[in-house]
Amino acid sequence: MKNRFKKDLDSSKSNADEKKAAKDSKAKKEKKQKPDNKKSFLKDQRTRNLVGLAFLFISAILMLALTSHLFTGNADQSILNTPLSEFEDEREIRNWLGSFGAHISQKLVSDWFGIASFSFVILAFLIGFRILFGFFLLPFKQVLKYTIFTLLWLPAFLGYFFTSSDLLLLGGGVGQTINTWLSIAMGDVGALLFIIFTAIGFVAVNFKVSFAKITQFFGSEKELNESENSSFYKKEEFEKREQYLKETADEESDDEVEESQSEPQPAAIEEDENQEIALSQSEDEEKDDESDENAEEENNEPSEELEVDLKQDEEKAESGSDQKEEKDGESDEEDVEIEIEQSDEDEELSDRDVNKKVKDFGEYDPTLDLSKFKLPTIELLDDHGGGEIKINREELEENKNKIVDTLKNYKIGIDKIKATVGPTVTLYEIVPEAGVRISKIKNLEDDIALSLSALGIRIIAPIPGRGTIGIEVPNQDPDIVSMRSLIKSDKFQNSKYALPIALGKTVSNETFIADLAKMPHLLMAGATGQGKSVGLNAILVSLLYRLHPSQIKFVLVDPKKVELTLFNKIERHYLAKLPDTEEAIITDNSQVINTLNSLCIEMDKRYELLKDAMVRNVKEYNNKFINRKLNPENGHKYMPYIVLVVDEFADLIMTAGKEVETPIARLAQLARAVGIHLIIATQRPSVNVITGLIKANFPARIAFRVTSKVDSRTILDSGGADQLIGRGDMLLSQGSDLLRLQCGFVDTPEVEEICDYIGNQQGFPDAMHLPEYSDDSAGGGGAGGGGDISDRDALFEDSARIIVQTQQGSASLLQRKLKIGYNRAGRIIDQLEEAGIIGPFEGSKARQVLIPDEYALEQLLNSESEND
Ligand SMILES: Nc1ncnc2c1ncn2[C@@H]1O[C@H](COP(=O)(O)OP(=O)(O)OP(=O)(O)O)[C@@H](O)[C@H]1O
Repeated sequence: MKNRFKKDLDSSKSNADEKKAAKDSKAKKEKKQKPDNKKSFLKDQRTRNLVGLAFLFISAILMLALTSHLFTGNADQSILNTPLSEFEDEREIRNWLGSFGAHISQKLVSDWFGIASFSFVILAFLIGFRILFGFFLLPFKQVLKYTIFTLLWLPAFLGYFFTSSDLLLLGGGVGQTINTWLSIAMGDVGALLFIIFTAIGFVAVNFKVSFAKITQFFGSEKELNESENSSFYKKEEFEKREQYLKETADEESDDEVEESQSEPQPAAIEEDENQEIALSQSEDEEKDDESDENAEEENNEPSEELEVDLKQDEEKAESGSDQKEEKDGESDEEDVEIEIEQSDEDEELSDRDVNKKVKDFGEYDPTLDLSKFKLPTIELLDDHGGGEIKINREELEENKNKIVDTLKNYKIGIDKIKATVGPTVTLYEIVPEAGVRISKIKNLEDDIALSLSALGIRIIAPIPGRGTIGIEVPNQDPDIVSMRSLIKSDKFQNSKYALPIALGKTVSNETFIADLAKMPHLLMAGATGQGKSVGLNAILVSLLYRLHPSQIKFVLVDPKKVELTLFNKIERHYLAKLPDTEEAIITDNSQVINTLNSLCIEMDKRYELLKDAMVRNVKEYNNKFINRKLNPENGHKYMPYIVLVVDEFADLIMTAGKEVETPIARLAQLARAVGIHLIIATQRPSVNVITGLIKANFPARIAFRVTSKVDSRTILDSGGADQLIGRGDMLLSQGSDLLRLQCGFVDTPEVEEICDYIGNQQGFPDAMHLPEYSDDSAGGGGAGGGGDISDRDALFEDSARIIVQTQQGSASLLQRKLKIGYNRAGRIIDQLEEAGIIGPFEGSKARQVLIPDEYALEQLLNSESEND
């Protein structure tokens, strides 16, 4: 029974609790809405104007009334003090502001604060000014402090000295009262002392006066210290002013923050910090947010009308302002504003300037062997349609509306949208409303892309370093970025990079130039027909437009036999090849292995030279050589950069496997310092082509469009390349961040013309010769160095026995049995081949073992050691 009663009691209690909670939340909601209305009323510009003007008016009225009171106060007082019976008397009031002026100044001056009442004039003026113009003329807190002190102290001070009835009004009623109290409490002298000391105390506390310095001022070193003291006072003043300025700034920024928080359309970039704060807070208050979500949704009325604030670059150029600078316009609170940003066209030099630079080039470098060589002229490149970005407002509006609607469907409010128009895609940068979690948008990536129903949408949430969310939408009418515009750009022409490559234009239509020397190697991948070959040509053309034949050499590998053949014409100028080979462009896979190993030898040789010259890289080496600090008779020579370009790397890996991978990895690991750089392109970005070993050594990667997310991950370690639109649309990854670029377009006839232009000039007698590399088992000079017994691996003999015992010439067998890494096993295999124990590489088949049994092997090893 008791229990039942308790239960009833509990349930009624819980019901009561629920009701109370509901009531509370209702009250809260009402409360929440009320201040909002109040706030918006107070923030309304019209209200502010009205209130501000009212304060200025009060200030002016007071000023007149109080000033007048100083002259007319005593006369008016007698009239005011007589009972208000005779209305006629009112007319005789002499205050400039009549009865109102007389009454108010009588109260303020005579009855209360005396002439200290003028403080109210200043206060009212400062407040009015602040409301109208948005900032305080003087630091308000300080003024308030001084005003309060003045209102109390000045009447006391004046009241003490001016006691005649005529001048009584100077101290006012407050002055009289304070003086009466003080003289009762401590006598007249005590009152005076008190008044003086309160003044000194106030000054000492507020201005941090150093009494020690004041005594010095009156001391024996008076003259000496005079200058110091005066500077001290100046310094104090200076500090004070500085403090004022600081506080003013603080107050202003406080106000700005207040305003920016209440008004929903502040500048995106300036507000980033606030935005971030809001986001992080929203995460903390996750639960609250969720529970209040419905209420908020009601408040967040969807935008009805969206304003397009188109800011063309001409305007920016005229105003000379930074293109990224935000400009705010006043707009209604509910509007989501779209701001279109189109970056300035990169500055281009005139054709004549470009060609003059080219002409001057020959005389610039004293080491040039071909002093008459002229770099290709700009006319050889085509314009491909002008490269002017066309802004289609309708398209922008349409896309913006789609984005806003789509996000609205997922209850994501937007504060601001900014559109940056690029050559092929437009970046819509979104500032979500405070409290929206970025993860929410990120999770909706696919749904948003689907709703926008366009190919090539990429969502970047958040844009690194910006705190905004980017949605890249392809333009309906994309522009071709001509190689001509890139080469002509000031950025390219005046870049200080050792190996500048003009890759294309960014989403904000800026020319993007990279330094291959810093990359230091480049991996390019993309499905067929997406612009890989054009990309390779663009890189080669960039280098041809900047470097003299003595400064750079290309080693071109083209298994497809058609892509790079055009460059045959520049063989004697720019290409490097193995001695005794006919063609400089390598199309045969077995030649590739020799060339790669030859490059390894060249690398080792260059390291030797660097060591000799006591420098760390090719740049320092060449500088030293140019300054004649290195003697050519000791084998020193000017080192041109060597760029190895491999098209269709997948094909190479398929046929030659590890034999290609190992020297490539070795070059990639070590060759940067000696000026050898690799560019590797592949159609098939699968993991057995772009292996971990390759990937680890190619931090810079370019992905054209690929067919699957997996491929994109293989190249870039993240998705995105599958969402590109093709035709030169690419992502560049350098380390962690991804950059979307539109690759420069150079057509085959243009490349042909450039090659003709170069080829028709006087060249070197032959292509540059790479070190000789012999592949035959007689050994000597190989990359592995297996010819020399003392250079052999410690496990060489054990490996030979395993191979002969099992009659299998495979590196993986050695890896397993000897528990060694692939590289070491590969090296041992090379040494075994050179020692004549196993046969040459035969593609996918295991190598043939040339020694039939262990007995024959021991004989071979013994004879070798005897000969050594
Ligand atoms: N940057 C670009 N701007 C405009 N169009 C481009 C660009 N790059 C490529 N294209 C277009 O795409 C076509 C294919 O390009 P490209 O030959 O470079 O593809 P690919 O990836 O090398 O193909 P494959 O692997 O089959 O050789 C070009 O003929 C051209 O029309």
